[in-house]
Amino acid sequence: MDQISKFQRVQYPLDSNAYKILDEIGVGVSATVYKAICVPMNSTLVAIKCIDLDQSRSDLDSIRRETKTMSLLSHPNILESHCSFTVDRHLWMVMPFMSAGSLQSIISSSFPDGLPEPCIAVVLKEILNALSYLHDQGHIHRDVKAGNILIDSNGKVKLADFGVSASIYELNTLERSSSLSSSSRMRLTDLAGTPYWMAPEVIHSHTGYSLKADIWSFGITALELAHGRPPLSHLPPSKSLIMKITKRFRFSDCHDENHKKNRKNKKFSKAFKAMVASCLDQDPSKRPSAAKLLKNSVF
Ligand SMILES: Nc1ncnc2c1ncn2[C@@H]1O[C@H](COP(=O)(O)OP(=O)(O)OP(=O)(O)O)[C@@H](O)[C@H]1O
Repeated sequence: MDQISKFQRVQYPLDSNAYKILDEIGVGVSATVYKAICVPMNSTLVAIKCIDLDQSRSDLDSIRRETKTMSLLSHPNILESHCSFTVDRHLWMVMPFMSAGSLQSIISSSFPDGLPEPCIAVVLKEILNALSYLHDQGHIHRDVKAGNILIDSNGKVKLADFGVSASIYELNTLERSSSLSSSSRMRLTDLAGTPYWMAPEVIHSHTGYSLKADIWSFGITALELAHGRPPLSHLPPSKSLIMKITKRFRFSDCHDENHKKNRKNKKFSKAFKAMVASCLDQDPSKRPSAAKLLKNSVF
């Protein structure tokens, strides 16, 4: 496995007979993910995302986006796709197997009240490296959350799930905005992501949004890791969206509420709280970039 991963683009076989399915890992909206081995490659462990093309007929764009984005990007903190091919009416996407699963599953099984600050900082730094690279390439992930952060057997942290990601250079879903800087001249207007992690300007999508929407979701993910669940998750998703756009969601309320509950075992530094608060500024232009966050003393 290590031997193979040293070589950047090893050609994995585009033939389903080369893979032996071992277990089902999980089921998403229109895909099932399996643990498998690639027999001709020393039985290397892989994960295969099996997408039913009939069931997701209306969403072929997102499948195309996910496979294209994953094959073009190359960064140690971004889950790559080894290859993809069709098998009957299914698309098989072959990826590295991330044996420890998602951070969300680790938290819900072993740390329901959240992780300690030093652990959170280690993981979030890796995610910031991924976001900084993605944003430099003009990509917005649009679904940053603990459920999309995967960990492998060596503790490597990777950002996954590019099904709703977008490029700020693709014009079809974007509007031009001359007042923005050159790196974010395009603004997205479609609603994408998961409600509790969604930035207010994404919900108000007619006004447009850009890379800083990921920074909001990154801030919510920090709170999710700190407290075991994202803020407002006790409310139905639609109500959480309303709270955000009516500005009734404030960082201080959320942190204080959780802090009181866990006063004994939860201590977060001032620097950590200030870092999260800066990501959750209602004004996207005031949120720091991923590159700037990497210089924060928390990391
Ligand atoms: N490369 C991988 N290695 C190990 N587990 C993975 C891998 N990719 C996905 N998984 C796991 O498989 C399960 C299904 O993932 P998938 O991305 O298809 O769906 P989802 O994120 O649950 O839902 P959605 O369809 O909304 O994206 C999740 O539990 C995810 O953590």
